[in-house]
Amino acid sequence: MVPSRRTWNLGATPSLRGLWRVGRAGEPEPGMARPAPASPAARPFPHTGPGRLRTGRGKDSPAGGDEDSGARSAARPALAQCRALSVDWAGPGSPHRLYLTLQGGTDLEKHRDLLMVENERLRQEMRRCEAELQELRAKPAAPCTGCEHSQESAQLRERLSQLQLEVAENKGLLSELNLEVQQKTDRLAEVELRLKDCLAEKAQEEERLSRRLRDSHETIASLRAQSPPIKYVIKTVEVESSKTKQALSESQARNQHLQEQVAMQRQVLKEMEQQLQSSHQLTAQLRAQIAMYESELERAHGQMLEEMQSLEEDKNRAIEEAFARAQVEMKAVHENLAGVRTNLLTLQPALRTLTNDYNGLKRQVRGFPLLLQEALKSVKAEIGQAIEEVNSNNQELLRKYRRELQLRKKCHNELVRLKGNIRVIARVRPVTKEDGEGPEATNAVTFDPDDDSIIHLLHKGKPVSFELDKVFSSQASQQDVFQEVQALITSCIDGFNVCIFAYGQTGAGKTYTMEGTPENPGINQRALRLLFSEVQEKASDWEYTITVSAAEIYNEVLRDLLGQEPQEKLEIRLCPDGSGQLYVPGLTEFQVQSVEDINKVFEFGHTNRTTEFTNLNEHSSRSHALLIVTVRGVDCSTGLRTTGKLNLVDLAGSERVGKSGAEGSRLREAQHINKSLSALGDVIAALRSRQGHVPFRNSKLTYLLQDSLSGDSKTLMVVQVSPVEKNTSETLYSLKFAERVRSVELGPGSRRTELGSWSSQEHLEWEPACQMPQPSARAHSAPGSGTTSRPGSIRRKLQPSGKSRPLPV
Ligand SMILES: Nc1ncnc2c1ncn2[C@@H]1O[C@H](COP(=O)(O)OP(=O)(O)OP(=O)(O)O)[C@@H](O)[C@H]1O
Repeated sequence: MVPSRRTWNLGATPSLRGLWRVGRAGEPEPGMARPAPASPAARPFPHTGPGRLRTGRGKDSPAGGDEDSGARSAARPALAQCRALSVDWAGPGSPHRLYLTLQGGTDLEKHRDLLMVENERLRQEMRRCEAELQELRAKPAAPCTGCEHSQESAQLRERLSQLQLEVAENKGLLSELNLEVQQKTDRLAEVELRLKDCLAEKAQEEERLSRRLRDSHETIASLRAQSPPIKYVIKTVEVESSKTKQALSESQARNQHLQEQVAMQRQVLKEMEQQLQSSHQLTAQLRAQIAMYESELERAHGQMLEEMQSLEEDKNRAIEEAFARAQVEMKAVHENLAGVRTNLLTLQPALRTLTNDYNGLKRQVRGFPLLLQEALKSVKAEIGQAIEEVNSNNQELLRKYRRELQLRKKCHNELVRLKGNIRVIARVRPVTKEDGEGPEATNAVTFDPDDDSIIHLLHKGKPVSFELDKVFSSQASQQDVFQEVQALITSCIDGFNVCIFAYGQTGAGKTYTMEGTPENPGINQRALRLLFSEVQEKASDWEYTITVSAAEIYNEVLRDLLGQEPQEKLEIRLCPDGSGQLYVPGLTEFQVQSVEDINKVFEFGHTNRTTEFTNLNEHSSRSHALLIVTVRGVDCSTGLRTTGKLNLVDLAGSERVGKSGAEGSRLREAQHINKSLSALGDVIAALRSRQGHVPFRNSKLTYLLQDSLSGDSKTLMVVQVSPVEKNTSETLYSLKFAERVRSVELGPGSRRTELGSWSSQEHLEWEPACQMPQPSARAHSAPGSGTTSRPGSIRRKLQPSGKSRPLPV
């Protein structure tokens, strides 16, 4: 009989992952059989209660006194028991015995139970934490009374959210662990099943083999007792026995294989144990964290409670205070109300009076339009009367004003008359670089410190003194000189004719006095400025028109400096209206409104002159330059018209050129100059002596200025003198001329009349100066000397600078 052979195939080494599966209640899942213990000995650690396990390694293991804490670590010894799972083989020759003990089967179960319990506990804790979190979250935020509270609440909320995050993480970790434990449980169950099968098969095989062995022994014994044929049988049996031995060795090999399998399983179990250990550590950490979170949550909760309590207290306090205040206010209001009531009682009679008043006023208002009309009528009448009175007053004032104006004019005129209609002043220019150096350039002019009308000249070593209306030293400014002539300008606005002459030798400062420099203007500019400002001042009552003309007289030929054809000779004629007035047909007249306009006019005149003469400087020294300003005014209220003429004349150099033996054109120029200056002297003499005939027609200059020199016109002669030694002859001549002009006046008051001496002597002295050169006279000042340096003069304005331009005005 061939024993049946059974192959022990446990398959590949099963993984310990998923060894057992744990249900939610910690019980095996339905349908999954929990591996039963192999024998009572294989269950050394009996259950001490549901979900509780006594820990320890057999009897020697330390008693599991602390079961709660032991519950967590119980899995560790339980797993260690799994190592005892072994398959023993008695060895060849011994009764075939397959001994398999699944020593750790029950321990594993216990361990699994413990893990499940632990899991469940952790889950419950998690749930509790969650519930607490929910509760905290659900709690309404306590009213914040202070910044501190709100900050703490924010911190708590932040901490809570952190805790929630950590709990969520732990949850994830726990579920992972659960999954792992479940997988391990499954696999363990599988291994247990296989082990059981193996053990059962092994037992069967042992049983079968021992039976066969017994049979064989019996057969051998019976055969031994038989005859040789029996020996044959024995041999056969022996042969069979060898076969059985072979089967036995096969069985041993299989047993060996099974042992290897078991060893492998043990290894796997060991790994699993390690994994479980690490899982336990992790779980312990998680638990510690959860405990920490719990404590934090508790603390936060406590803080929140405290805060809420303090807030509650605050609220109660505030309510109490508000209540107290409200009570006080209510009391005050009640008192006020009582006061108002008493007031009302007292006001009632007043109200009655007011009502009566109101009714009375209402009645009055009804009659008000009528009253108003009457009042308006009377007021209108009063206003009309007042206006009439004011008008008459105004008329009276206007009349008085005009009378005053006339009076002022008269006074001014009288003042000018008292000063003399023809006045002579002298101005001494300072010593200039052009005078050179040495004895010839020494100063020969001195002044009287006590009398500003006296001038002393040291001529050829002899002092000579002269008395004029005023003498200006070389220190006198342009403004000082202008102040002396200011009154004449005002006269011009009032309708008087005025002539201002600058007389003197070439280079004595005539042009400087008349025109000055742009920085320091002379009489012309200042006079025009004064005119414009005066006119502006009177603009409310008077309408003024100011026109200018510019002309020159050279060699007794009159030319228009502002005309389109300056070379044209102009004639002086009598007005055809029979008024006896003179006029110059063709003389250009420009209306000007400002000093700038005047400057433009000069510029234009200068251009005309430039194109006409090649040597302008010399020419200008030997010609008379006239600026004629006409001021026409209309009194706006009366229509009264006035016309005043201001003649500003820069005369030609007065030096006696003829004496130095000049010939030709130079002699002709000198003769013309002397003739015209002599004629001027004659006219002034005739005017001062109030002769019946005044020889205006003797020169173009006097003829042109006839209406400005006659009648109640005013004339000012500024005699310019050079202070230096070399010019003393000419200075003496000029000063003599000045003194004589002044002395012939038959003026009012104390003025002397020296008409006789003027006409007889001066004229005689004058004439030879033109016609008979005196050998004694020094020609130290060459004609034209100083013409190259004439800054600030009106003639300088006429210096060549370009071709003719269109009229500026
Ligand atoms: N009061 C003064 N202060 C300073 N410088 C003066 C004064 N008077 C004249 N001068 C200077 O003396 C020089 C001659 O003056 P200006 O040209 O006015 O003489 P003039 O008499 O007009 O000569 P002409 O007959 O050639 O025109 C100029 O350089 C001028 O600046």
